[in-house]
Amino acid sequence: MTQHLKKAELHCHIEGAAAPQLVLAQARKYNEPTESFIRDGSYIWNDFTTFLHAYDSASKLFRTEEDFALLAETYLTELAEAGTIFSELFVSPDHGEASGLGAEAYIRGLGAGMERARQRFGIESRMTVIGVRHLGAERVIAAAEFAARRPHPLISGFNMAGDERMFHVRDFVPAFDIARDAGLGITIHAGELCGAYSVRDALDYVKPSRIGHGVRAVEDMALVERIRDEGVVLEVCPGSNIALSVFPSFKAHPLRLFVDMGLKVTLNSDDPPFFHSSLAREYEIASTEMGFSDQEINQMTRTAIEAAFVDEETRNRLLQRL
Ligand SMILES: Nc1ncnc2[nH]cnc12
Ligand SMILES: [Zn+2]
Repeated sequence: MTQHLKKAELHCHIEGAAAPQLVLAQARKYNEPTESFIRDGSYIWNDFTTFLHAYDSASKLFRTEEDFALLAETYLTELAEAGTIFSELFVSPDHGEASGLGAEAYIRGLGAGMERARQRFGIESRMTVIGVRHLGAERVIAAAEFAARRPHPLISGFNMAGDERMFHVRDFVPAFDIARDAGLGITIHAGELCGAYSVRDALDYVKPSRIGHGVRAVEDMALVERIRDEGVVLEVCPGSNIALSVFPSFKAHPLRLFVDMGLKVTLNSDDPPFFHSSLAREYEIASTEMGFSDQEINQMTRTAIEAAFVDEETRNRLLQRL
């Protein structure tokens, strides 16, 4: 059992953390249909493209600052109740715009929910701004410029998510340069839908301190050794990888190999209710399905705090709590 272990999460999309029950309540509030993407209390999708459609549809049912405050507070409450002391939330200004309230109000609402959860449970959280890859370079640059303006004190990182198969990472170098020059932490989704080359390109062009997933680096052992040697931290999401058929089973997942080779890895839920998961379940999977000891899992939590996009005073305070 891992319920007693302290936890930390670096890779969770806040729109992807919206439970179907909460989305159904929002749909009743706005008198909107949900049959196209929710059935019997579960999201309907069968591949990455239809997953993104369900994700975008759920997100559009959060339309005010209070809606997003409720979303953030609800998710962070679940995390706190599972023993989580730190959470980085991936937030998407483009989804704030698509919901009609605008990026600034979207961020303000999320920040209010994060502060309420901190007051109630002591859970520390930060926001990493997402550029959506399949919207193209201009939109990702706009997201980076938005993040670089630091519209909220809890924004501390920049990331690119969305459809990894679209465009080439070199197209997004200007966006990452803007974010890096603004002092934001840099991570990027790579090696999830696309193979080892995608991870290698991310390292070469973006020089991130962390990579979202990165798990298909296992197709090229020299690349796995490079990740280890360069100390790049992998935000591993086992439940997501199995749900999206990146690997056929937990037994086939490379997390155990990565740990045995000395890579820095962390445990994450990505879009928990979409993948019938949660951070608590990811910790449980690591223990029961992948055979990690409590000590190995605690090291992954420590790695997450050490790689978190936070100031050193906050980092030290969090390490004390482990
Ligand atoms: N697993 C995932 N991969 C890429 N982009 C995403 N956006 C939300 N979840 C994602
Ligand atoms: Zn993700």
